[in-house]
Amino acid sequence: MPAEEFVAGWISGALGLVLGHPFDTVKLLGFFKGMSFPIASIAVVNSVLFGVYSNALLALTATSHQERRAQPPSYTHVFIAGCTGGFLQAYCLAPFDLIKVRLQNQTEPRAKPGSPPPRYRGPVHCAASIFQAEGPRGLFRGAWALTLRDTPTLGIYFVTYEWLCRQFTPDGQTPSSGTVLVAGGFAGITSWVAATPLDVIKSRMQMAGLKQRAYGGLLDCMVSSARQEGLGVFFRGLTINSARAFPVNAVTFLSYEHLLLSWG
Ligand SMILES: CN(C)C(=N)NCCC[C@H](N)C(=O)O
Repeated sequence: MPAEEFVAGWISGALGLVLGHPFDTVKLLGFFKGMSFPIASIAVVNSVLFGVYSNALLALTATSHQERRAQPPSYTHVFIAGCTGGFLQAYCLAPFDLIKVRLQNQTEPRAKPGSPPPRYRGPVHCAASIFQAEGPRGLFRGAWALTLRDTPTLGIYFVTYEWLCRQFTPDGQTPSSGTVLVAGGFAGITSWVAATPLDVIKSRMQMAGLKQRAYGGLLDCMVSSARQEGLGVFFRGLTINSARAFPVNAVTFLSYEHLLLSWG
């Protein structure tokens, strides 16, 4: 199994997350003040995504990354490989994402002096507390919703990227850096637009059992959220997700493609 896609995915994920840092800081109330936890989580998850995607395409089409410009895979194969990468990355992401959502929902960073200390002191304390209270399965709370969010949307992500690259690149040639930046940026936006409704539901399920109400399942969470707050609830966070998605994914794809090109 070629491993360079995993390494390129790790490095490009780390570079993308540096660009996403200001957005994440706003969105997560200072959760990403330090960079070590996101690098350990998002970059590793990106490595799984790109590594699995490329190896799934290799299995489906018998072409390596370098050969795919001359022999482009069908969009069906790109979609299946993207969904496979999304499915596996969701399971790697689940514990990290749960910790992120639990920390994000702590209101303590805004608390007044004299108020009780935060429930979680940081990512490691948060993971240990969930493990102690709920066991190892507790760390995978919401993983099912995360899988439903990431499996199709990562298929959409890679199809959008491939389609845009092919629109602006003569047959058989390597896309220019400008094309890769634009295609990567729009792939990020498209995938996040598709993912936002399930992202909202996933976060609510991850918070269930802590302070919000417990839901009977994914469908119950969807129906009761829509009943109480209207359909607009499914688009919460859409603007910031999309604004963040463009630079993060433009740089992720640019660095990924350049690394693989330079390694031959
Ligand atoms: C759930 N969705 C839509 C995605 N994971 N999309 C792919 C983008 C990945 C990138 N690390 C990012 O955070 O934007």
